[in-house]
Parts: sequence; structure tokens; C-alpha cells
Amino acid sequence: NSWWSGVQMGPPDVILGVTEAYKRDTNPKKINLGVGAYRDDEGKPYVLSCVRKAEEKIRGKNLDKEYAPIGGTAEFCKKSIELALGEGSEVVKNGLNATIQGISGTGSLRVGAAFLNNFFPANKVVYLPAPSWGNHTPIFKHAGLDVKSYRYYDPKTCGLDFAGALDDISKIPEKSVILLHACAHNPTGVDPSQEQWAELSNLIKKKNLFPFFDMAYQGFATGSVDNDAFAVRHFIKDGHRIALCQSYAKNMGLYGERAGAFTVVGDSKDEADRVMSQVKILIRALYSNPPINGARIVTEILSDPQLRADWLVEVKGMADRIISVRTKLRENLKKEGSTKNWEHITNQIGMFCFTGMNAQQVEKLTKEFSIYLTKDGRISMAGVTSKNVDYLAHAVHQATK
Ligand SMILES: Cc1ncc(COP(=O)(O)O)c(CNOCC(=O)O)c1O
Repeated sequence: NSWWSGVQMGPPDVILGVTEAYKRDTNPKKINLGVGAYRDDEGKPYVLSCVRKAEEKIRGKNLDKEYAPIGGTAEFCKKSIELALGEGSEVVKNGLNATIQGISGTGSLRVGAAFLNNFFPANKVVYLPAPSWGNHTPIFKHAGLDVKSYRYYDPKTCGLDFAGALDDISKIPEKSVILLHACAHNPTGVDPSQEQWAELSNLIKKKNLFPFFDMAYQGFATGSVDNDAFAVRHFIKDGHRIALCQSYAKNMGLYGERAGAFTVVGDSKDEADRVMSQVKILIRALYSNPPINGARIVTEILSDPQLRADWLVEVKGMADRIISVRTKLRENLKKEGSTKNWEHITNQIGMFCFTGMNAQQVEKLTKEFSIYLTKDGRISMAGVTSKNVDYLAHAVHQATK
């Protein structure tokens, strides 16, 4: 028999499966609310104009195609950590950050997981919020780590189960790893308030847990790169030595360019240098060095004051469009005569809305109205436009009344 006769057919990716079903549907009113990628008000993918301008500038430089350094270019890494921690960050000034370019957010998480598995000195268990991004569990498990969870989402309010989170976190064995979504929580869209982040920081410090931040949406949540980095910057200010993953997929629309970063904040420059040396050894054996094109676009935008200013306007524009369709959806549900409480649609933030619809209601939305979303009731607000929001509200009301 063949080498691979023992290989089973794996389950299809849930989110891509939704898109496949959407493509097969011939209903002209169909809407795809599954995919977590931004769409403009025409429902089309959106390439930021500052990205196009950066590409033109790069084109004119006639750069070569040589390998990037193992950890990416120093310029890309410096601009990335400065974006996260803010200009004039003490951590950056004192050289406490070991920052590498990762293959977007996923690749940065995976390098981080490999580093934890090889070097984390204590309880090699990563505690994820319940629910978390579906890919978090396999990323950490493939790297050899154990994964557990802490209460986070409250289905009764479609909001944060803050008491539950504090209770569970206070029970996490000390010196474990806790994963935190810095902003725009995926899949719920539920973020702690700044006061709640401060309380989480105190508790996590008291319990001596290692904060591992995933910041895949900086600027895309509130439209402000500084507001969206509040949690990360507050934890640093409170003295936590964090790990941080960044992605430019959403906030610069560089999905397929695979540009991201992974940072460990050390206790000293010497510690950061030792950490950096070991992270690079891991990268060398994983993929040797990162893709150069997306990193060049990011570096161009973050280094050119005009392009950076243009970018800040465009990322706010994307965030504002999402916020405006949240408001329209809630208003239209009221107009449809729904008496349910839909406050969470506008309380939640970022790409996703956890509607609170159950599997039967989701099924009705798909079968009767050709609206496609994942069974957990998560909708990607990016798929909602000023043209289809009325139809969506009508369908949701019919499915939930
Ligand atoms: C929380 C989080 N971390 C990390 C990432 C990594 O993204 P990337 O590797 O593209 O930078 C993502 C991207 N998710 O994609 C949208 C979806 O759920 O369909 C993410 O949501």
C-alpha cells in the first residue's frame, strides 16, 4: 500500500467553507458575512491609497531581491515596535525589546509559541479567552504547548463576563502564560474598558502571569492607533515584561503580503539580546528569513511622515465605516419592529459582531435569505454595506422575532 494510505481527510476550514457555500448561491441578494477581511461600501476588497503610493516609491528605488536578515530589517522592526508602544517609548529607548518581523500575525504567534515552548521557564500552559480566534489553539499546540481557557464572553449580555474573567484568572496557576487580545477581540468584538484593563493588569501582576498580547487590529478598532494600543501600553507602564504579536493584514490591508512582528520585552538590553539570538535560531530552522515586499511597504509608510499621516486617515476611515454600519444595523432592526436588545451591535468593536443568534437562527438566515455567516452567530461587519444593511436587518428580525 502507499506511504499515505493512513492519512485521513481533514475537516474543511469553517470560515472558508462559508465562503464556498456563498459562491455557489445564485441569489442576487446574497451576502457573505463570514470572511474576516475588510470590504468597502461596494463590498469590494480595499487597497489603501497610501499602500499604492508606497509601492510607487519602492518601485522607483529599483531595490534588489536579496534575503532580508533572519529577523527582518532593523528599520521594519523599529517602526513596528514604535507603532505599538508609541514614540519615545522607554522600552525602545533602553533597547529592552527583542523585535523580529514575523510572517504576518499568524507567523508571529507561531514564532512566539516556539520560543515559549523552548525557553519559557515555568508553567508551559497558554490560557486563552473563551472564545478566542480559532487558530490560537492549533498554533500553540503545534508548538508543543498546552492550552486552557478563562471565561471572557457572556452570552447572556453578548458582552464581557468581567467577573468570570477575574475569577478564572485569579485561579490560573502562577507563572502561566495568558493570551490577551489587545483590541477588537475576535470573534466577539467585546473589549474590556480602560478601567477593566487596569484591573486585569493588577490581577495579572499579582498572580505573576506572563502577558502574551495579540494585536492584530491596531487602529482598526477605534480608528486610533494610540487608543487601540492602550492595553499594551498600560501593561508596559505597570511594569509587565510582555510578549507582543502584530499584524498589518487588517490595518494596512496587507493580507496576502504577510507582514507582522513578534516582540519580547526583556528586563535589560543584555536579556533582550540573548532572547533575540535564540528567536533568530528558531526562525532560521522554521523559514530562514521573512518576505521582503510587504515589509518594505510598511517601512515606507511608517518612515515617510506624509504617507504615515495618509495611513492614519485611511485606517480611521475603515474603522468609521464599520462603526457606521453597526449603528445602521441596530437602527434598522428597530425600524423592522424588533423588540430585542441589540445594544451589543454598537457596544462591540472591530471587524466582528457576535450577534447572539443560535445555530437554528443562523441556518434560517442562510437558507431563507442567502446570508452567510459562521454557526456561532459571528458576522464580519466588513461584509455589511449601506446597500445591504436594510436587507440584513429584515432577515435578522425574521430569524429572531
Ligand atoms: C485575533 C487574530 N490574531 C491574528 C490574526 C492573524 O492574521 P494574519 O496572519 O493574517 O496577520 C487574526 C486574523 N484573523 O483573520 C480573520 C478571521 O478570523 O477570519 C486574528 O483575528
